[in-house]
Amino acid sequence: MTDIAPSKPAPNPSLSLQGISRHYGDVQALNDISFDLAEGEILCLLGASGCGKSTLLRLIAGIEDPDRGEIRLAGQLVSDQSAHVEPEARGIGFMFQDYALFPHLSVADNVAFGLKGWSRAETRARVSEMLDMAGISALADRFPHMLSGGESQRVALARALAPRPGLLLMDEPFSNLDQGLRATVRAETLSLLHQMRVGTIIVTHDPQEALAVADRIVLIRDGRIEAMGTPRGLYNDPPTAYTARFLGPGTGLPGRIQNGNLVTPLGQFAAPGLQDGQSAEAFFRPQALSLCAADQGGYPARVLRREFLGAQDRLTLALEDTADTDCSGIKVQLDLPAASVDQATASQQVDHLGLRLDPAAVHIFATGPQPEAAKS
Ligand SMILES: Nc1ncnc2c1ncn2[C@@H]1O[C@H](COP(=O)(O)OP(=O)(O)OP(=O)(O)O)[C@@H](O)[C@H]1O
Repeated sequence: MTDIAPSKPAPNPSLSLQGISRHYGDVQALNDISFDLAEGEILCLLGASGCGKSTLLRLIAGIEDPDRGEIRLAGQLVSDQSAHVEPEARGIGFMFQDYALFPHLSVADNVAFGLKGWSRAETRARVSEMLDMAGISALADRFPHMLSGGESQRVALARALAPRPGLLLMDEPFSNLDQGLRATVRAETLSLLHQMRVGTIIVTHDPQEALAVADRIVLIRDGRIEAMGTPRGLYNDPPTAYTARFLGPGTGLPGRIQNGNLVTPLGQFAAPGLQDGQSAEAFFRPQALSLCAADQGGYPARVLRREFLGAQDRLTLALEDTADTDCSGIKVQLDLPAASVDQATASQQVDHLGLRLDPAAVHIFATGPQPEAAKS
């Protein structure tokens, strides 16, 4: 792709959702969704299958209307109980999971398709500019069946961006690409989106993808917003246990609050805001643990499984019971840089390793109801 500045600045692409709800029969697909999209921001709508992501895209696009709530584009009300602006009048670009290229049109004609009302000269210039920006000028005369998956994705992106939409909606845009191609196409797509400063909502169920591409993530769970924040913020400081687990691997150690601390087999951790007697868990990622020899004071553990992940080894360990702690069934995961895996830890038979947990990387989540005394 070449770096050519767009000839005209994109219009303000901001989107505002206020209290959006939608049901189908007994299914509450979306419940009270509110967030804004800043100009040029790339936001990932992330969530498990069936959580309501596609429904929200359809409502924003205007293919369906919400039961309650308001949708504004660049400050203009486009959807509420009394207003409905038609999809084609919303100035939104849509990129489908399967790209939906028109098979009987050439690449150039596919890209030109949305340029309704443009003169022939303007259309020709814009198509040429978009093909160039997407790095597909050489494919202009080909038809969709003559394109690879990565090329089809670029054509679909160029077609969606050609009319200078105020907002771009992308439904699982990288899921049809094989693993090798995905990272490259993703990087090229982001570069083009940043260059054009078009606000974009990307739907994905893949946390790694959301962490890699988003300026901000909105995590949806059963039709509600579970969490919203930057990738680093949500990963490093997850507001809920569900968020922590959805975004990456980790272990939750159960315990109970005593004197303001959560007491677990791997130590005590300050638990501000939780009442004594409350059951809670200490959640941590594999990288929060480190290994030491069993006689160096770490918590005793046994290696159960080792997976080679390329840059690191992931060990699964079982905590051992000690004189005063019953750890039956508690397993933890630990990542070691491959280069540091020595003979001892590489052997799956090794018993009696010591585990240390970085207290700064521990997140405390309540796991049960508040104790009775705390409610009154
Ligand atoms: N037209 C419809 N009629 C009935 N139920 C629907 C309809 N569209 C969506 N639903 C239901 O609404 C809920 C949300 O569906 P939606 O397709 O928005 O989820 P999603 O997060 O996009 O899932 P996926 O990642 O699998 O595409 C689901 O329970 C789904 O079965």
